[in-house]
Amino acid sequence: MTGAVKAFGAVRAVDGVDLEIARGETVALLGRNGAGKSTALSLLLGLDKPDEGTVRLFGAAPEHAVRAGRVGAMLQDGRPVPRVTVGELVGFVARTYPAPMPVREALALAGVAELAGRRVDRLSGGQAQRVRFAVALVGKPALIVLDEPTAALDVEARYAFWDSMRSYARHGHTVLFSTHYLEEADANADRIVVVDHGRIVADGTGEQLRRAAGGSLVAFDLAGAGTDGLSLLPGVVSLEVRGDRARLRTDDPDATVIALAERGAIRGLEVAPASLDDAFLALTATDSDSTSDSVSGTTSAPASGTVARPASLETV
Ligand SMILES: Nc1ncnc2c1ncn2[C@@H]1O[C@H](COP(=O)(O)OP(=O)(O)OP(=O)(O)O)[C@@H](O)[C@H]1O
Repeated sequence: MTGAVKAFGAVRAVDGVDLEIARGETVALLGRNGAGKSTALSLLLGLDKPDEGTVRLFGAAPEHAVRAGRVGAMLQDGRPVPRVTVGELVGFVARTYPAPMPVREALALAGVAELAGRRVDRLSGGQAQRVRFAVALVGKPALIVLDEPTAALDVEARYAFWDSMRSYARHGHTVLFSTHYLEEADANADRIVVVDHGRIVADGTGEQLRRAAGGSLVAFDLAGAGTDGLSLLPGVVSLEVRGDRARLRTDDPDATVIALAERGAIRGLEVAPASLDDAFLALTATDSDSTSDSVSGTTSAPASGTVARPASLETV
């Protein structure tokens, strides 16, 4: 995607996205509700046209790749076709692709082999979701696009789903999935693209995102001392105060701790790597979040790296 923009009235659902995905990559599109993930996927699949910019799949217009059977997709909505069985539906889709896998294999991979004879309009939410996965897989497409694939799945089905997805990716296929779940993105993608307000705010591995958002957390008891100057200590990206405990996010924990020691402020000291949650919240901190920061006594300073906005730990 190059400079892709898609607006709905005043909402710029996709707001100038440049994104290139190489063959064989497994990429997570991570963002909160309404971040623009589904709209970006619709543009990519040619279901919607960008207002500005260009979208190309395998070097041509998306429709081209879709028609050639190079793409399989599992979207969030889509009403079940009435009266057909799971086996019939997946078999029908298989016949629209040039070199599909056997229907049995797709049903087994998606964990719905035992539902082959069941009508698709008589499935539970999680079962329907898994059938959609079988539909996406059966054509053995080079690219598979999954919009929040585990949304309706229970824990066991979720594990089974990611196992199947990873084995599909291992065969050299490209996988692009959207999710709200940081852990899923971290555990199953080579690369995480964080989307917020229609824009890409970070792009890298889980580890890179953690580092970009401020590598470590340093917490200590204030023991009645003030917080003046804490956010100016070396390495400090943001300061959060809860009760008598201060939490500093820092990209140089050694320097921060030495400076704290010089202030005599190391009671109950705790140093830990920032979690992916911290990184995500910092990367997607909104203006309204910053307002709540000042209400709750937190100050923040701009972070380095790929962080585009003042980062904050305080968004929950
Ligand atoms: N057809 C539409 N008409 C009007 N507004 C839309 C339409 N589709 C999406 N939007 C708006 O565009 C923004 C992005 O929506 P989108 O569905 O792409 O987000 P998302 O990241 O997929 O969200 P979620 O995680 O909740 O599925 C939202 O503000 C949404 O309300």
